[in-house]
Amino acid sequence: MSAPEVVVHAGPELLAAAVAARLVTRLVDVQAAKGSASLVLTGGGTGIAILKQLRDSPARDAIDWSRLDLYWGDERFVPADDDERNEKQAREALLDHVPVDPARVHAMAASDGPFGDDPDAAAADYARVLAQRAQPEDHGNVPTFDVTLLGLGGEGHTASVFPESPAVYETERPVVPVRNCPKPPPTRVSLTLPAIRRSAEVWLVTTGEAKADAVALALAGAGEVQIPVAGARGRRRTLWLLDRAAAGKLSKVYQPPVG
Ligand SMILES: O=C1O[C@H](COP(=O)(O)O)[C@@H](O)[C@H](O)[C@H]1O
Repeated sequence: MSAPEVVVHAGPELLAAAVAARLVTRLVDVQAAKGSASLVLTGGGTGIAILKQLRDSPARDAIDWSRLDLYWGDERFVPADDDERNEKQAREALLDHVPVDPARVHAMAASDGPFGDDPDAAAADYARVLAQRAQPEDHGNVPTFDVTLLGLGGEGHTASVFPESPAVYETERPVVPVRNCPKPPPTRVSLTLPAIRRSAEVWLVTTGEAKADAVALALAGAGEVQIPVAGARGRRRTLWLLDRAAAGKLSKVYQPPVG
């Protein structure tokens, strides 16, 4: 597993623009090397701001959108047209504006979808989708995601893996239903930390002072049961992409120059 690297940008707009630019470069490089690429999307304010920056960037056309598999790290288990849904927000921010292959957009089921209001069935279905997409070289039932974008909460959750919740203790299943979330909406579906750790690169993206304690604790070596984002690591790279406010409580060890 890779050691965390930290990059700090001056503010939230610059962070979103810089991550969008970084994504273009990484996805183009992966497509050049392998033919296609995979990207796991996050919900949340910073994650959606990055997608909007990507939509508005002329460089977005360098990505071959038809050769990109898209997944989600977590989903709010609400009806498909609910504004809280991460998929809906991502479609409005970016996916409706670029020529993605609909067969390669792997969204988690909604609460009015084929499995009805049953998050266990929705989670099991997404695990099946991942298993179908995994290749022999992935050595397991989850594809090696090229880039996984993740946000985090002020209490340390990432995807919908919350501190001290059943999801954080999961060691077998790649996808779990999540109930009674402290942050609304209360029911969700989420990748687990073992599934996230199948990623080649994990990029933790966040902004604002409210995230500073969680960022500092995770990078100081907190345990993943208390601070789940501490357990989000990529096999090749773990990149923390922060604005100055989110980086405000980092120790000297993690005080890179601000760009
Ligand atoms: O509920 C969620 O929250 C987190 C963080 O969101 P933010 O708005 O505080 O940045 C996000 O990572 C997750 O995907 C989402 O479902």
